[in-house]
Amino acid sequence: MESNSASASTGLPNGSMKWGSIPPPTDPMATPLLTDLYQFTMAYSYWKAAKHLDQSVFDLYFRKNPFGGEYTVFAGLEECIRFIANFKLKEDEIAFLRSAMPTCEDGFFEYLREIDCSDVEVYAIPEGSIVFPKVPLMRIEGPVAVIQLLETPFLSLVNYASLVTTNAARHRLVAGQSKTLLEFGLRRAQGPDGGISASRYCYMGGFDATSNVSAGRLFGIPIRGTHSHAFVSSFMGLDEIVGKTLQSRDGSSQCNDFVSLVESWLEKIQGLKSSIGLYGETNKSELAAFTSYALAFPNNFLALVDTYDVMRSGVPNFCAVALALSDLGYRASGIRLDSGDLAYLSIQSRKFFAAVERQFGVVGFENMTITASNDLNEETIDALNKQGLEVDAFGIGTYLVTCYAQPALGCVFKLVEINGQPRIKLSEDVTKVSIPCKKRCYRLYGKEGYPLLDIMTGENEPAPKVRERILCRHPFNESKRAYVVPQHVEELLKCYWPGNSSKEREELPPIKSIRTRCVEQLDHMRPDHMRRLNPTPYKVSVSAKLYDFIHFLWLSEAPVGELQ
Ligand SMILES: Nc1ncnc2c1ncn2[C@@H]1O[C@H](COP(=O)(O)OP(=O)(O)OP(=O)(O)O)[C@@H](O)[C@H]1O
Ligand SMILES: O=P(O)(O)OC[C@H]1O[C@H](OP(=O)(O)OP(=O)(O)O)[C@H](O)[C@@H]1O
Ligand SMILES: O=C(O)c1cccnc1
Ligand SMILES: [Mg+2]
Repeated sequence: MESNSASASTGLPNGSMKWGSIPPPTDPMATPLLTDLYQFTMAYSYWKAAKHLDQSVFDLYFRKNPFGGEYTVFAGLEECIRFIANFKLKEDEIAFLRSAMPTCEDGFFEYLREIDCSDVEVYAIPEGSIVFPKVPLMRIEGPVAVIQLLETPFLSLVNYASLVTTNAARHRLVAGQSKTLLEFGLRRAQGPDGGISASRYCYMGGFDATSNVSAGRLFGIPIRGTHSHAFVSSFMGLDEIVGKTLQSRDGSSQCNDFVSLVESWLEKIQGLKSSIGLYGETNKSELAAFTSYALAFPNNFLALVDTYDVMRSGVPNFCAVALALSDLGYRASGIRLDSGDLAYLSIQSRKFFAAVERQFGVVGFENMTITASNDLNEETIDALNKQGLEVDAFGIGTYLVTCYAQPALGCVFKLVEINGQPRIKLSEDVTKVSIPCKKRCYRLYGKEGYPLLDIMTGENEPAPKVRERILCRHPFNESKRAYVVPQHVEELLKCYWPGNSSKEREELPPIKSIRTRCVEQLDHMRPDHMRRLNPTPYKVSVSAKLYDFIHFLWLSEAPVGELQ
């Protein structure tokens, strides 16, 4: 057994082992104390029994796909690696534990002072991959007392991350590739950390941008935004606007009274009544707000048009300002709709833009970007799409980031082997029986290029081979089995943390590459696994040898009942 005193053996500070420095977790609250008390009580008990260095293998996996779907996206790996790379209890943390566990012997706290994760090895499926129930997302090996201390932090770093990434991916699939998806959830997320994680992982799951400035800075995610109703209603009239001058886009001329230019365009638009519907006066305070915003952001003018009345006021006011900008060489960005029938209003708005383009010859005016928001979720987006809406971008908050349709992913962390001995957790509920042994996991691809199934084998079994028939068995249901002749075999678990072993370590890729992996994998799944209604389950199997072993161990561990 290797020594358990970590950086003592490397002589380097934590996180700076031989493969270079790995930054600490994004959330400074993710420290070794961010765990459940029982991890420390178990660690003490292992230590008392001189069992703490027993070599253990744990699997981190989930049992059921979320949101009624048949797939999940794995996220949170980088944060787990950052966590273990920097795992070291500080003196004040040890002092707290000493006060919280007053009956524990001093030697235990000396032991805690020494530990880090240099004797730990972590194998994982790459972040952003599509994953399935029962297959380990991560396999964690090392001294049992240390590994148990990782259980709760790892689950906390993976569960929500994977859930919200999956939710984002589902929203992307229902919206379609052509729509821009904006995450607007910070104000509704479960606190600051929930909001930051949501922005990061929604981007990973296929969103295009976030309104969250801090997430933009931390992760390099594009940030985007419009403006709120408060901005519109804060204006009382056009006479509030003091600075009225606006340079043309190319700097060759200057308009000294942009407000009058806007008003003259509004009059012209009102002359169009007959072709694009009847309306009286538009709301002048709204016009003032739009004009003011355009003066501030002539290159990026976007207006929230539903504060008073979308078709009678918001859209014509927007068009007047956009046309005035166009006179000076600027191209307005578009509108946001945040209430009412989003399909109907988007279609009407598009018609209005088309009429303006036709009437005034402003090329491209019809294609103005229309963003919709307001309590959107998979169902509403699906319904809207079926109605043939004219929306280019969706801004989505509450339902996305709170994972309203399913608030938790049940990832678990189970012991599968100790000191080379396979272990099993039995349950009345067969879906909760763990799959023992240190395993290897493979994805087998078929003739059409789609993944056919995932298969788990014992660690020392030969890997499935391309064009060689292999029997794949349901882990618990004897009658469910199939031969597969794979055209391509992908080993899923890769080494992301070799500890002090000499194994190669996988690089942690940048967020953009993780996002690309996710989007591409979603795109390459068989469509019937991905559909929203009654999707076909993706098969997760075990080798014939592992099947036999699971059932042998099950029988040897389950007590035989006696009836009288
Ligand atoms: N054409 C449509 N088809 C299906 N759902 C829609 C359609 N248009 C809007 N929705 C959804 O219907 C719901 C309307 O919600 P609600 O009645 O609270 O909003 P509202 O009255 O339009 O706006 P607010 O109360 O914010 O002024 C939202 O979830 C929205 O996304
Ligand atoms: O609707 P969501 O998916 O959560 O998206 C975020 C919402 O946040 C803003 O609303 P705001 O906070 O102004 O509240 P309101 O729309 O409920 O009035 C925005 O106008 C969106 O409607
Ligand atoms: O920029 C926006 O339009 C925005 C941002 C957060 C929430 N709702 C809207
Ligand atoms: Mg709203």
